[in-house]
Amino acid sequence: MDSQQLPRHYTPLHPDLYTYHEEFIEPRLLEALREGTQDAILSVMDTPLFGVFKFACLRRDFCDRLIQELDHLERSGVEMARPNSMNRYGAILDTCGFKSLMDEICARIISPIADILFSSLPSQAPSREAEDGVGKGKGLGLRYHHAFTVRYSPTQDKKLDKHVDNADITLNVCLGREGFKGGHLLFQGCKDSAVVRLPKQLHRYAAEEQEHRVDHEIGTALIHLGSHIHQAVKLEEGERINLIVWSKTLPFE
Ligand SMILES: O=C(O)CCC(=O)C(=O)O
Ligand SMILES: [Fe+2]
Repeated sequence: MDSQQLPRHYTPLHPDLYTYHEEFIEPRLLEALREGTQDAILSVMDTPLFGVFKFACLRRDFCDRLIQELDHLERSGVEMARPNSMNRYGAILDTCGFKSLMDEICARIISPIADILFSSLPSQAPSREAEDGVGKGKGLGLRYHHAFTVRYSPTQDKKLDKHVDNADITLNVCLGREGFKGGHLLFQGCKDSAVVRLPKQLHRYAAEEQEHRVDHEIGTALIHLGSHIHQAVKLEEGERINLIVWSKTLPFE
């Protein structure tokens, strides 16, 4: 646990959550990661639209317990840094005890998946290795992360306007809460026309008029380019809490 990040008086509700355990992750995803091939990873992915992948990621009891811990942190009066100017009710996880958990999730889950699914980034010229075959190179080198939660409810933020992320790659996992209605994402092409290598094909992302709807499901992750334009539509009922991890090859400014 990064106990130095938490005040001494704070007693965690679920102390095990602050350290990475494989039991947090969906077994089929772990199996695919152990195999480590493009076929194995693609076999646990849906592609709701080009460049956005959706997969069962976090186990349900982990999602429930993480929400309980975050509620407990808020109730205990621990100062929580808010994620960014767009989200006023979530919390930056790297600064409230969860840095080592997030580092492990990035190293073990996000980086290997991104290396296989996005073998070059718009900011990088496609490498010779990438042209020879997906996943053969040294990887994207996603070394920097910013992990936070976003929260929506009828009395808090209800939606998120159209934007791109300050990230090369974004992971977005729905944590709960059970019974929320509305709040799906709309994707709409990329900010800059960009060439990105995706499995078996080279795709040129371009500004696109058409919007593609992607629903959130608890425990399910989306992974996409940070430059993919997206928005969260209005939450109609309940509360939606998602874990967002922005990853970059270069440090955050
Ligand atoms: O509400 C969501 O699921 C998306 C949040 C998001 O796009 C962001 O925080 O960058
Ligand atoms: Fe975003």
